[in-house]
Order: sequence, then structure tokens, then C-alpha cells
Amino acid sequence: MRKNIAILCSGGDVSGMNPALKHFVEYALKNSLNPFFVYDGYEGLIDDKIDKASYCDVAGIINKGGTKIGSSRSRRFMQKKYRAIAKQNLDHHNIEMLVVLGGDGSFRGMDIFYKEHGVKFCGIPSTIDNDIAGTSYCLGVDTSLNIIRTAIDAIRDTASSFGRAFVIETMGRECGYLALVSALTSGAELCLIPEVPYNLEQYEESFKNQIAAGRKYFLAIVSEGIKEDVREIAQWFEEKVGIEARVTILGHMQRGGNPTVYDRLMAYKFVSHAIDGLLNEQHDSVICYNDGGFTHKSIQDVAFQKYQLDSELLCHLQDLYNV
Ligand SMILES: Nc1ncnc2c1ncn2[C@@H]1O[C@H](COP(=O)(O)OP(=O)(O)OP(=O)(O)O)[C@@H](O)[C@H]1O
Ligand SMILES: O=P(O)(O)OC[C@H]1O[C@](O)(CO)[C@@H](O)[C@@H]1O
Repeated sequence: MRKNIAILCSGGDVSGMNPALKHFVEYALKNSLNPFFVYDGYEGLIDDKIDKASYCDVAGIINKGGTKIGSSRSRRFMQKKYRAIAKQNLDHHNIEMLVVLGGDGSFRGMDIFYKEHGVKFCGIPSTIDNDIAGTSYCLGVDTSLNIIRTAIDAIRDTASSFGRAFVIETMGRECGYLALVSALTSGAELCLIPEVPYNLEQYEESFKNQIAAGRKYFLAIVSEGIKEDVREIAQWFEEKVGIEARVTILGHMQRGGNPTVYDRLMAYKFVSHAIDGLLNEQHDSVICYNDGGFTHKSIQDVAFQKYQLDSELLCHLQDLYNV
């Protein structure tokens, strides 16, 4: 008898989830499995929003951001009694394997669910924050970085025309990855991230000298996880550096948009490895990507460790100020 397998999205949505859904349906059918969708993440597991999926459901979605089946953060799934209801719903559909697109919080939730009820699952790291230990890349990061790049390029146009400093805030929670990579690839003059302590005073003289030497504008990329408010950084530019300043908080635009080629391809590969793993005795794992290869890692190694920013990237941050 064909086995049933389901997929769901949990936590912040990312561009790349729809390509993953498309490949999930195709690859499941190719492996003689019946594909199911769980709508609205763990909320949908509890409310039995579970349906069979077919080729028709995934036609024309590969180029769409977000997720066709919805995502959520679920307070109820944190409670044992609701996880028991989720298990009953899966049993009702005869589903014994789950692919979960989400962040480390989602994987911790699934780990508990596996230990309580034995539902096999494979996590696919999916968060624009790129803050999951054990993998150098999370689905959706590339699209997000490209959206940020487009925004910063546009802000540069007005910054240079008007002779202003712009303080641009990126998402990322406690992780500075989005801000750091964006600063390096957009030619920003300042980058502030939670991982690296800073003292604005140390840039004052250099920035003033640069203005005296003809610099007309500054771009500062700041991660949302730093302690200071972005408006205070703008105020510092005005009061201490002596240049008019504006703030742009990029917000949720960083989570949407047409998935890049890289995210589409990675969605494809992640899903294939996830399903292969589930069919080959990987029952409680996350599929991770490092140095060009994929490996299944334990939840302990992924969701209970702190993500460390790549040391080479951090060296480049130092280079930003040593020119
Ligand atoms: N310890 C836990 N026990 C049970 N469920 C959990 C636990 N931690 C997280 N979850 C479930 O996982 C959901 C998603 O977690 P969270 O909001 O931390 O997002 P995430 O998966 O880390 O993604 P993102 O990086 O986008 O925030 C939670 O809303 C909750 O339903
Ligand atoms: O969409 P919400 O629930 O406001 O969450 C925003 C958070 O989610 C993320 O977009 C993804 O984890 C973070 O970068 C951001 O801090």
C-alpha cells in the first residue's frame, strides 16, 4: 500500500516555500507516496486542515513568494493536549511522515511531537534570518538578500542626489547575517550587527574627514537585533557627523517577492533529500547544507545550538572600516 506523507510551513514564511511545495508533490508521487498538505502550519495540524495534494494544486506557483498553504506561529502547539489532537488528525489521514519547512523553533516543536507520538519528520531550514546552527544556508535567504539589495540600490539614488545619510534597518532577529551580507554587497559605509559590539564615537572623526574630502552621502545598514533604535543612529549622523539623515525600516518586504533561481534550486534539493531521508530511516532530523553538500543532522545539533556568523564574513566587516 502507498504511504502518506505531508508537508507544512511553520514560523515566518519565506520565498522558496512554493517551489518546495511543487517539488514535494512531484517527488512524493515519483516515489509512490501520497502527498498531503497541512494548511496554516501547526494551527492546521490541530484544526485538521489537512488535504490530499495533486499536480493541479502546485501548478503555476513556482514563481510566487510566500506559501500557498499558509504558515503560522501556534501557541496551542506548545501545549501537550493540542499536540495529542494533532496526532489524532494525522492518524485519521493515515499520515506517518512529515516534511516541515520552518526555523529552529518549529524544529524544537517537531522534536517534542516525535518524542511524544513517534511522527517521523524531516525539517528543512527555512528562514530569512539564516540563524539556524548546523547549516550555512536556509531557504529564502537568497531572495531576501536580493530584495534588500534592490531597496538599498534605490535608496542610494536618493541619498546621493540629496546628500544625506540613510540608516537602513534589516530584519534578522538576533542574527546580523542579512545586515552584514547586505552591507558588504551594497558598498555601505557602516554596518551594525548584534554579534559585534560597537561604539559610534570611533567613526566620528573618519566620517567627518570623509565629508571634508568630498563624500556626499552615507549608507548605514543596521540589523534589527542591535540594542539601539535606528532613529538614534540617524540622530548621531546629524548631531555628531554633521549630515542630514533619514531612516528606512525595510520590514516585511524582505520576506516576500519572486523566489530567486538559487532559492528555487535549493528548494528542489532540500525536498529531495528530506524525502529520501524519511524513506531511509532518518526519523527525527533536519536536512542541512554545508560546503556544497547535504547531511541530515539531529535536532540537538541544529535547534539547540547558537548559530555562529561565519568568521570570514566577520573579517570582511573589519575590512569595511580599515580602508
Ligand atoms: N518548545 C516548543 N514546543 C512546542 N512547539 C514549539 C516549541 N517551540 C516552537 N514551537 C512551535 O513552532 C512554532 C514556530 O516557532 P517560531 O515562532 O520560533 O518560529 P521559527 O520556526 O523559529 O521560524 P522563524 O525563524 O521564522 O521565526 C511556534 O509558534 C510553536 O507552535
Ligand atoms: O512577522 P512577525 O511575526 O512580525 O515576525 C517578524 C520576525 O520574523 C522574521 O521575519 C523571521 O524570523 C524576523 O526577521 C522578524 O524579526
